[in-house]
Amino acid sequence: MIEVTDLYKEFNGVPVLKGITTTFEKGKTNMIIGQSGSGKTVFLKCLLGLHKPDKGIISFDGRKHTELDITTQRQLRQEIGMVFQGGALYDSLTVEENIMFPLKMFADQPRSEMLDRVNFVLKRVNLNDANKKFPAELSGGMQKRVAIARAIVMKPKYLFCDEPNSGLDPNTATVIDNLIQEITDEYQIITIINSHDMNSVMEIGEKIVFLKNGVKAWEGTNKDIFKTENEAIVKFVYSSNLFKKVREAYLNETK
Ligand SMILES: Nc1ncnc2c1ncn2[C@@H]1O[C@H](COP(=O)(O)OP(=O)(O)OP(=O)(O)O)[C@@H](O)[C@H]1O
Repeated sequence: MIEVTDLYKEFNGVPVLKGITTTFEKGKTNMIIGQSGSGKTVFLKCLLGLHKPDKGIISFDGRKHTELDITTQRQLRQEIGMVFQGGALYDSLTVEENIMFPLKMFADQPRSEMLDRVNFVLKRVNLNDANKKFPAELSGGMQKRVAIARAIVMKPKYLFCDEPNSGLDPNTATVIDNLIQEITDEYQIITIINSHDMNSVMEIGEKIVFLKNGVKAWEGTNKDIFKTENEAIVKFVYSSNLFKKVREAYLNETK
């Protein structure tokens, strides 16, 4: 479990995260949502260790990352897989080389074993025969699959995804969402997704943390969203007419 307790972060005296407390469980797709500027990226960067919190505790399965020595911090870093917005693949490397990159950096294995692992994860994301292709030769959805394969190649305990389906059409976005959820469940990873996409939230948000002005304004599951009376989340989610209608239909059905 990742436990976040009373997390504060400010920049030049301006508070951005104002005392966030929450938990993220194993085997669950957790989503951080909120308006632009609400602090989602800063929160994710604090979890990743890219920002140092001014106050508060972040604990990875009992390991408080403020108290870890350099070696343990490095070990923890290797347990985190990351899917960046836009994929962030190396254009000049083939799919196979992109995925093998973290193994070459961190794993002390013969090349044949690394290749076996690369082929395994490529198969897992349903990308066969793409080994020798370059990112530019792939569709956006295929590039996201490669990014997911690279993120899981080191068998991470934690998977962080920043807007994993930005730029994808709705169908492909749903396929990518479902793939992330399946992998999370199958390998019992703690997945945390930073997202703007309400379709994704409704599809795979097993736990949702809603940030507003750096404060946790609401948390719950995608099913709770239909029932909640919390004004902040209702206003955020149901600014879309489509979701307003879905909610009305759900509430009528369950009356
Ligand atoms: N390195 C930084 N230095 C100063 N201010 C920062 C820094 N990083 C973020 N901020 C500020 O923190 C606030 C929250 O930013 P953040 O990027 O976390 O928002 P967000 O919710 O991820 O927004 P978006 O959905 O647009 O990506 C913003 O006001 C931003 O200007």
